[in-house]
Amino acid sequence: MGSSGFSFKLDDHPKLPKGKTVAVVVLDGWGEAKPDQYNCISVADTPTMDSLKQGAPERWRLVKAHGTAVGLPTEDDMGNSEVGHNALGAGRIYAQGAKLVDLALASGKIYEGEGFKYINECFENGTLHLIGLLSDGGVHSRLDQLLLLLKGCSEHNARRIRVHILTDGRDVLDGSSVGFVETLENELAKLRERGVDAQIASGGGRMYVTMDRYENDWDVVKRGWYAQVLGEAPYKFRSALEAVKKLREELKANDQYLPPFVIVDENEKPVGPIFDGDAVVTFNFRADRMSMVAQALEYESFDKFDRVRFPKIRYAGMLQYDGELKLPSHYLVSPPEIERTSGEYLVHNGVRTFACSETVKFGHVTFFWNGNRSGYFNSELEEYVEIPSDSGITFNVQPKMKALEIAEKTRDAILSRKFDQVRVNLPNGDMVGHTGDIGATVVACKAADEAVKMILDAIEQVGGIYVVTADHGNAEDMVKRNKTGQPLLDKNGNIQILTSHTLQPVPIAIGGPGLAPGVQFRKDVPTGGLANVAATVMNLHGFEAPSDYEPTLIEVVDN
Ligand SMILES: O=C(O)[C@H](O)COP(=O)(O)O
Ligand SMILES: [Mn+2]
Ligand SMILES: [Mn+2]
Repeated sequence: MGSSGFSFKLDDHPKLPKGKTVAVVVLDGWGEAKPDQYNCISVADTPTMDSLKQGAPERWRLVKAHGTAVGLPTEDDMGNSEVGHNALGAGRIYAQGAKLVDLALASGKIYEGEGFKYINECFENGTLHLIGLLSDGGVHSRLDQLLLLLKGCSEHNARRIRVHILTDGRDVLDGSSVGFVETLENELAKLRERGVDAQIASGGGRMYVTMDRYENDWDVVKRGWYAQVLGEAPYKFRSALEAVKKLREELKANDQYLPPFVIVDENEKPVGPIFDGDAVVTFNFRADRMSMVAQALEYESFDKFDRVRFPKIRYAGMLQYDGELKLPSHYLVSPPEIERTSGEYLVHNGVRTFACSETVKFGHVTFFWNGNRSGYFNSELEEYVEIPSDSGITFNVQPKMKALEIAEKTRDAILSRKFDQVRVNLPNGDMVGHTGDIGATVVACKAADEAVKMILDAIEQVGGIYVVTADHGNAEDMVKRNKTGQPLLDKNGNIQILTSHTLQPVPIAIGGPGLAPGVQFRKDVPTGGLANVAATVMNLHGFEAPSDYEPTLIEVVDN
């Protein structure tokens, strides 16, 4: 016990035993919705997940995975992996980046913090560069926040501003980039009327330029570096609106994968490379897809690609993206202080933990799960295994992804009996759902279901317990709908494909031979959400959850 009297020691659960192997399986992007042809989960052959549903209401139920239940500003905010895994791992609901930035902008406190003061010193003689996702998706960034930030920076003496846009089409409809660029251009024009030299300087699609994650493909970040910092790109345009429209039309590129472009002046000179003395802000609040570019912008020594030129800039993130690495060291808004996560507690109580996914979701069950901290709490008791993802492809061409490999590694970890908890993320429903390819997403859902089966079979063999859940919806609805639930058509009469997540709840199922008789879902937490899962899992390990955690979903009834 520390001097504050705080201790990580958990009380024993009065009724549940210790020592059972608990598998915690997170199906990424697997929500619950009415069956129809655009619900890829219902279309797919998913016998394992279907059989779990038969356990309702005692052993299968739904939990909330969007909006305020996961710390997002409103009930119109769909869930996402960051907030979902944060809630699953931390057992409490934290106001998340989106909300914290809203508050800091509304109060003006963003301009009083250390991070802003640090970059503000460059405004006199240098250019302010803003790099980030141009979207109102609210997953990584929000356009209204960017517009407020632009206004605020100009009121705090930014004389020359360059915006480096990344187009979305993943958290929002494909093609929406055009409207977002128009909105941004209008605001920049207003700034110019007020004497601020403000323009868009470069751009590219988020999945091809800058926003890679978990080091899956550094070339993505490199392309961004060339366009944003060096002012070099395969495509040059006089305006961003023209760039986005032409690249979409002529190359048939979608918003997610637009190639990098730079905006040039009448002499073909790029309008906004980054030079010594400039200030740079990455305006995304979400961590995973900013961490790599943050390293490139911040680290003096860096060997992931040749930066050619490493300008002496002052760089701040919208948030600090990695609490363990303290990356970046300067930031405009403090991130949620997620502490005492369930992983940290369990390790302190001797629970040996195995976590696994493939690269594109690896940080979800480690970094996000542990409250945006990279690394182990205790390397003696924990083992995190990353299966390398394919890179340079869209996952509709490989919808099975590495589900089988993840399941095999997890099965082996369970059968080794070296671990008390095995925790996995199965990416298929989400990663393939984001491509908007309905046929491939059906294949993806089947593959995820097969992986679940393999893990549950291993749990059966060792007499363990399983918890199967998801972080938010995606594959269960692939079409944009009107208020009455009918698919919306575009002007050509085609359905509008929904590549994004949804507002749907997600299932949670418990079971396995090790589950003590009488364990069932309580009926008195009908509004339970992902944050209630941590206490539930702690109970299944034989511990009471800390008193400030969201209540457990289970009870033990005497038979
Ligand atoms: O980053 C992404 O791929 C999407 O914006 C959100 O998906 P995720 O929250 O499931 O990672
Ligand atoms: Mn997810
Ligand atoms: Mn997703």
